[in-house]
Amino acid sequence: MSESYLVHVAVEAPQHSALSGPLTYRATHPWPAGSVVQVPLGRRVVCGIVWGAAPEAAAEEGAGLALRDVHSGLAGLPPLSDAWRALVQFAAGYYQRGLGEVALAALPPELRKLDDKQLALRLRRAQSMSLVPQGGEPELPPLTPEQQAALDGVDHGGVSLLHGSTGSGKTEVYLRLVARTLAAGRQALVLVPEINLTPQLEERFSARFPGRRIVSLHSGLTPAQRLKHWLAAHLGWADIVLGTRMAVLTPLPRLGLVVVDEEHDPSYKSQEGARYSARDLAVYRGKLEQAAVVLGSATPSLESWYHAQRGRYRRLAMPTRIGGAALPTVRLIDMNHVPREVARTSALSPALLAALGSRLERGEQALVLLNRRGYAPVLHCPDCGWKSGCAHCSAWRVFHRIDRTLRCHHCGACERVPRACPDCGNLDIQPLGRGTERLEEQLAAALPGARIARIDADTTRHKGSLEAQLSSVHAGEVDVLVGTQMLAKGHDFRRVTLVAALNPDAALFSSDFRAGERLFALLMQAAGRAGREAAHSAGSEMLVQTWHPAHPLYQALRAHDYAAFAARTLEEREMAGLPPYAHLALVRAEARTQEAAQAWLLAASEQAERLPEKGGVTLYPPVPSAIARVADVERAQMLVECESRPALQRFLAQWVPGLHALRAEHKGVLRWAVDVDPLAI
Ligand SMILES: Nc1ncnc2c1ncn2[C@@H]1O[C@H](COP(=O)(O)OP(=O)(O)OP(=O)(O)O)[C@@H](O)[C@H]1O
Ligand SMILES: [Zn+2]
Repeated sequence: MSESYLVHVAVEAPQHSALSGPLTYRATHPWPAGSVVQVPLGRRVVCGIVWGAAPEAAAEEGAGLALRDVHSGLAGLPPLSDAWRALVQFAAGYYQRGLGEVALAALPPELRKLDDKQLALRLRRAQSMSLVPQGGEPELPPLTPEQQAALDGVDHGGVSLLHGSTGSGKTEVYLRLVARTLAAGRQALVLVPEINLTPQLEERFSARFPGRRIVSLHSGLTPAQRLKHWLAAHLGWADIVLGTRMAVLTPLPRLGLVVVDEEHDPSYKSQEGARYSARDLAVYRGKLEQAAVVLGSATPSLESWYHAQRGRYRRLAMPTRIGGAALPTVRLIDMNHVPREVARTSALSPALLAALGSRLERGEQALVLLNRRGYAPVLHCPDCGWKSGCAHCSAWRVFHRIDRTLRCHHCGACERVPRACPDCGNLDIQPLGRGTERLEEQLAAALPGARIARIDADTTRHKGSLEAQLSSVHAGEVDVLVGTQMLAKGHDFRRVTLVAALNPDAALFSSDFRAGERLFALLMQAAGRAGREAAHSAGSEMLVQTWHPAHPLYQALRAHDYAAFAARTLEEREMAGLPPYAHLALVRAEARTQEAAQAWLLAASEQAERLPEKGGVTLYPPVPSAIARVADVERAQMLVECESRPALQRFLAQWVPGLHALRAEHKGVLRWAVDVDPLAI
């Protein structure tokens, strides 16, 4: 009989099946930890990752239950490293998910389907991926003193918070850091919020690193590309990985640097499965692998800012724009002074129209931001009061004029616009409020002859369309660009001298405690798109139409004073006992009825009361979620709060496993999940 070994294997078992640790299998081959294998699970054969050798005792425990055999494995794939497994193990524990779920989700799906022969072919392809062509020596701009100081600061290792104004040249700092990392024979991981928003970035990296191999990892790749790029990273053949949040779990044997650009961006927090924060995992990963971590932003998250103030992160400041360009003058347009008639019929105040007109005359570009796509957020009947509600959600259906549809932005339901009011037959149903489509129309009417373009999720659905639209903006073929917040992020527009935000007030009064922080970041970033070219920066402006010009948030914006905003907001958070002074988890439940969802949460909180050690954790009563019903499913949530992060972690580790069993007693509950460090509540 051949020799046999016992191994622990992490297999994919969703959290809700309550299988969260690795399972024990017998193997005829001594699979090292980190090997990718196929194992039987129930009646299926599933992919798993060997987590380590299992002690002999595991066989005895399973006595009676015959241990099953590892089916096969990828002998040709170097095992996933100890550091990688430690990162995954941390993520699974911290975010309360199954180990196998997190581990397997981090692998490219194509990998699971391969046998050794197919793998060998894919490896050859990955190894022969082209390098950035050798051109002339890339031209390096001389660094500004601030850039140089930032670069030197990172040398001390650990985590650095690069707080650099919009247009201060953070990307150049990243490029130099990457160059040093490669020179030291190590790999660099550069994370960005949304890669398709920054096609320029890939070009800048390619131009800078001839002879190197750069791969991208994001959800826009084909499965085959994703596998190839992942293999190149894992085998150490790629020097630079540019990716979105999912790339934080890419195995990199020689990792030396992790950059998280726009570290405040909400898209770093996953909204499904293990709801991890890629930024927070990057920080943890840096420690595990002795890699420098750089978090960059003009508007850092208050968490990162707080850590920097307390000395946990090194703060590196670059307040000055490149070339001495000035930040735009922020002008608040008090909508209380706009005649009511004007405000009712147009989204554009006279002051804004005048500003747009004079930019046009000078041949400069303007950016007009409105965070609502479609033509109007709702249709209504002035006779009977009917409104275009969604039949499946607690939300309105948005009027899209282009194809005359009413679309729900939550469940996706779409119908033709009715000819007449469905309730009273009135033929004159009207749009209420405005979205980007209607704004585009109003701008065209108000600025005859202007070349107006709109960029939002509707105009960029097709692959390549965003790139095409952006390049026509860069080429100066557009005078006024209308769009949603996707325009505010990261773009290096050279000809824009005016940015306008139309109605940002709603966030000032949101029940979500982070709404103000998000709004401030968005407006600062938006302002950052104006006047980036020093030659035109002097007269550059940001206009904000508001009914609350005296609000401190707008006053801080006017002064470009992130630090003042942060200080005031942190003070409020401390008084209210909110992050970063407290730590939160949100338990969400979905059911056919709101009662069933809340009943389950209530039972869960009763279960918490019975735990021996609650460790200072507070559970709040269940409440309906902000949008209570989506696609005919009712959603409720319950907030869990604790002053200490470790105490919250200990509590969750005791409490959450028991909730799986509780679910079985509540048949009406469709889904539930714990969101640790939730972003929106
Ligand atoms: N040392 C330098 N000398 C000359 N030009 C530079 C230098 N550093 C950066 N630049 C240029 O300045 C511009 C702004 O830099 P960059 O896009 O890196 O800013 P940023 O800090 O990332 O801004 P944002 O936060 O708004 O995205 C770019 O066009 C870049 O090429
Ligand atoms: Zn809907």
